Amino acid sequence: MKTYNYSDLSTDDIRKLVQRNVDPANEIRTIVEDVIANVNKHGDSALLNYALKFDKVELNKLYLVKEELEEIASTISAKQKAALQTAYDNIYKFHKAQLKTEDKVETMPGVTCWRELRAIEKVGLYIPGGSAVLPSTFLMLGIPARIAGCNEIIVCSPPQKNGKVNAFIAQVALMLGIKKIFLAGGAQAIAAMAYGTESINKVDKIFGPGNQFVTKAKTIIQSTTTTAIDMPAGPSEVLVIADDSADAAFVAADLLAQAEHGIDSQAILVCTSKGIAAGVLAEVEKQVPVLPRAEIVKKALDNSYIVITKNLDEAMTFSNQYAPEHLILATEKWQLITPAIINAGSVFLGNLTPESAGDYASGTNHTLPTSSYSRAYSGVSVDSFVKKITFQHITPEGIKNIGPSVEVLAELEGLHAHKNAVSVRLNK
Ligand SMILES: NC(=O)c1ccc[n+]([C@@H]2O[C@H](COP(=O)([O-])OP(=O)(O)OC[C@H]3O[C@@H](n4cnc5c(N)ncnc54)[C@H](O)[C@@H]3O)[C@@H](O)[C@H]2O)c1
Ligand SMILES: N[C@H](CO)Cc1c[nH]c[nH+]1
Ligand SMILES: [Zn+2]
Repeated sequence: MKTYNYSDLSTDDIRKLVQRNVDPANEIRTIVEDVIANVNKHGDSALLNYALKFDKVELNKLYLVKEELEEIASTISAKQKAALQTAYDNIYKFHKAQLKTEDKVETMPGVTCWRELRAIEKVGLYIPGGSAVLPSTFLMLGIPARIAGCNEIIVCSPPQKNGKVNAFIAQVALMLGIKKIFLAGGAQAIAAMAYGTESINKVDKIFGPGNQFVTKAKTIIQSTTTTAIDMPAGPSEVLVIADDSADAAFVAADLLAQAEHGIDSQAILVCTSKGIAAGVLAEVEKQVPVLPRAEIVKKALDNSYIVITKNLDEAMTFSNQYAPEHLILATEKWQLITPAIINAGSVFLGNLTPESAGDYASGTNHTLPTSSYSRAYSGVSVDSFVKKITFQHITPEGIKNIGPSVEVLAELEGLHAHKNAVSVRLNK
């Protein structure tokens, strides 16, 4: 991991350092546009061809139904089931609390405005399954979709080598009451949910993280179809701010946890002395070789770096410039710097709060904005699955109070039909 001194960095250096997942020659875009066009034109047969091409699986059908999911899930142990249940319960509790009814507001006597929630009717969930199969992501998307009350939930996940999904994905489907899983991954799954195919219904909004192909497909279909997306949630990343009170072994473990996701993941250490950096690097050297996914981790670390800052305030300035998906404050002084956080997807406070807890079971959602999108996007929540529709009601007293102002405003915009819609009521 390369090391930089924050005070030596120019504005342009910082701009380049915080930039990620650039696709300068538009290679990913070109591949993804081709996939999207093919799925739009050839539907299910394109999905079967891409399963063979990208997932190396010859499928004889595109989905698994409840009975098949039950059989696949039957192999998992009681201990594994119990851990999935703990995650389910905590995620459910945290997300259920997000459903709140808002008060009605009387803006002037007789004029009342309010908002009501309505679930998005048809949603598509993408559950990644390339480098690692992520049943935890299925919980993170399925639970808020169920709490919101979405009518139709389409689920796509890449087929495994045996042409099925893994047992934990099947178990989560049963826990969520989902009766069908489509065996489609990558950009082709996103295109299928955006356009619809013979067997997959078009959805109103697509949710879920994925690799660069998935993320690019989501951003393209968002601007070319009427299907919305949750956010760009691409390759995982973490930024750890550490001072002398941090434990080097914990910090190294947290960096490696996100590096493990894929070769394009990024793990950034921002620390207040060279000594802390040296301690963490020594721990990284010690911990990497014993990891089963050491080769992936090493490649991700090549893509990662360390920034040394004067103090925690400067560290937070860099973190806000980077806008991480996950921010870990590995310092006993976390309470002092928390108010200065401006950009982050999810934050882990103090030395005993591992990011992995949020990935699996603390209750917060792990589907989060990457690539600096935490400047403008929040992670997935129940809000992501609902619309907030505004309502207003005006009484006879209310139309007298608000009418004259609306008439003047309509007139100053030169919109006389607007003015008249009020005048006819006032003059009745
Ligand atoms: N931001 C978040 O909230 C969040 C959460 C969980 C996971 N993630 C990230 O999700 C990603 C999951 O990626 P993954 O690859 O493991 O699984 P994935 O399911 O996103 O992608 C696998 C699919 O990619 C397609 N693909 C692979 N190579 C291709 C190629 N050369 N051309 C076209 N398509 C190709 C295949 O169709 C395959 O089915 C990781 O980067 C992980 O860090 C992010
Ligand atoms: N860290 C990922 C989000 O970037 C989520 C995840 C799933 N499983 C393990 N981790
Ligand atoms: Zn993770």
